[in-house]
Amino acid sequence: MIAAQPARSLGDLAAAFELAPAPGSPPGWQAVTVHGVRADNRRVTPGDLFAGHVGGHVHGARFAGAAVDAGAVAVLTDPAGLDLLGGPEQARGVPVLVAQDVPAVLGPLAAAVYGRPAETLRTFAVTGTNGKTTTAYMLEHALRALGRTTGLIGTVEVRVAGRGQPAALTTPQPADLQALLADMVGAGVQDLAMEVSSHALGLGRVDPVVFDVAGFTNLTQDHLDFHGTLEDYFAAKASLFTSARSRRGVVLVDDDWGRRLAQVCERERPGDVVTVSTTDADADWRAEPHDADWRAEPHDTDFRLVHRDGTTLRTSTGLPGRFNVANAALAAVMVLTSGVAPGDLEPALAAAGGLTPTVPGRMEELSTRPRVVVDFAHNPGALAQAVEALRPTTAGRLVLVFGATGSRDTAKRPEMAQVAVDGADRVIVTDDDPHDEPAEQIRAEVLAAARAHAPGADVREVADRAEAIRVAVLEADPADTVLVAGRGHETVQEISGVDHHLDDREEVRAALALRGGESAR
Ligand SMILES: CC(=O)N[C@H]1[C@@H](OP(=O)(O)OP(=O)(O)OC[C@H]2O[C@@H](n3ccc(=O)[nH]c3=O)[C@H](O)[C@@H]2O)O[C@H](CO)[C@@H](O)[C@@H]1O[C@H](C)C(=O)N[C@@H](C)C(=O)N[C@H](CCC(=O)O)C(=O)O
Ligand SMILES: Nc1ncnc2c1ncn2[C@@H]1O[C@H](COP(=O)(O)OP(=O)(O)OP(=O)(O)O)[C@@H](O)[C@H]1O
Repeated sequence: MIAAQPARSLGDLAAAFELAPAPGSPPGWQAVTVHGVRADNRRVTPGDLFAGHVGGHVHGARFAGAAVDAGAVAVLTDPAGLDLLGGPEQARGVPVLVAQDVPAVLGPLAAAVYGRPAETLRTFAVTGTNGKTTTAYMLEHALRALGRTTGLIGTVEVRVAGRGQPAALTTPQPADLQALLADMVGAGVQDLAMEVSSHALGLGRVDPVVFDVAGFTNLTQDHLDFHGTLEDYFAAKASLFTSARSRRGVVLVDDDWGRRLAQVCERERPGDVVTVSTTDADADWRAEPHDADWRAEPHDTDFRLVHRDGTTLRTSTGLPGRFNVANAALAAVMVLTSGVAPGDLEPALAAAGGLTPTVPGRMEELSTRPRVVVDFAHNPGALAQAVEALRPTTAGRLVLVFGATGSRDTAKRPEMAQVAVDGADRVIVTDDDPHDEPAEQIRAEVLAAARAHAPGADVREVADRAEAIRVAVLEADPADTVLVAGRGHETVQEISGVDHHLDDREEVRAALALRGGESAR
């Protein structure tokens, strides 16, 4: 880890964040300096402050001893954590500081320790139910095309100046985020494109970062197990567009929630937020097909962005579906909103082949005859878009392999089932990540909803996902499209707490090999 600024003394931190030393802290504790902050003992390196706070499963203070063994030089906890520690010996004699609400103080404290790294980066944040990952990749692609050194944070991976590693969460925990941003600054990153999930916004994970440009994709039903209602879910997303969290905003107003967000922003901070749309002629920026109409081609949609004042930028995306034009338009307008001139962005994108980054597991085409596509669609909105994107360019049947996740947001199951039978010619219902719920129960719910909605539909159950993929690929005619939806880039299927290796793309390739590998990409 490369710190962007010198380490901070505990005395300074205690004064700045109103932290009280626990009874029994060693004399001279104020002079102890910390080089980093971690809230997970497994991520502690020597010189860190370990923050042990309450969690959904366990109190982090239980891991204070292990954190000190790993090199932590101080512990931050709350009164409940202090009780758990019982005495200074549990913290192996290092200073213990107490805050009433550790999660509330963690981001700002970590930012201070790492030298407020976000302030030396140009920062772009994307939120919305669907399209965050794709838009963040498009942003990174555009920024690189402009010659910038970039960082990327999201569901699939974290990339620091081109070096990637798998991500644990879509949006990292507060201390991990600040450490990562400091790492990026140390590696010469200039621009950051990151996904900000609604969980992260609800839990204040990105605070105190004020993003230079925030972008909104769309909102459809998801994560209601966490947010309770769509209103609360919307409120969490909308908080990214307050001045506490972003300087400028770009809102895609193709759906009602986007239009509502734009209205709120216009009322609360007029002039700071611009709108973009592929459908609404009144948006500040309109994405229009380059030809008379949107072409239903499998590859490369040319489009132009036209501002109300007539300014025009022509570009393209090779990712299929109108929704990817929307993602590309959002990414391009976010870059323009950061201060890049259209006359600079247009040639840079043209030289980079348009807004066509490789996005792992997002509409990823693995063969052409039959066309087999792996996509991450795992909620009704995304599934509808993915099916709709492939339909016009499928000469034969559209075959859909999908399942629903267990243990969370069960209300989306019947909706996904309806989308499936409405949009596909053949549906194979299989397992997704059952988590702690019996897999057969999840499949039964999906199947019942599908059959109730469309009694005559071609709907089948194949429990094992690898087998379902094999069946779909082997039965497909060359003119068919097989869409394997729900897991995208994921390589681990969790069943009752046990992780099993399962990569849809590997299974598709294995099935294609059984066909003789024709047209595999
Ligand atoms: C709701 C939520 O955000 N949960 C996260 C939270 O879990 P938790 O509160 O249950 O933590 P806990 O296990 O009780 O542990 C308490 C504390 O002890 C620490 N600990 C725990 C165990 C240990 O051995 N050592 C240790 O130090 C933990 O780091 C934590 O600070 O802290 C954990 C450690 O960082 C995270 O792994 C966990 O994310 C879980 C896996 C999760 O599923 N999160 C999802 C809901 C999430 O955040 N998803 C969004 C994207 C959603 C989407 O758009 O699809 C995301 O941004 O990723
Ligand atoms: N703008 C969009 N509108 C609707 N659906 C989309 C859009 N962009 C992508 N999708 C669909 O949503 C799926 C997830 O896309 P992506 O990974 O880019 O979004 P995400 O917001 O990062 O999702 P998640 O938070 O679940 O990781 C894609 O596989 C695609 O099916």
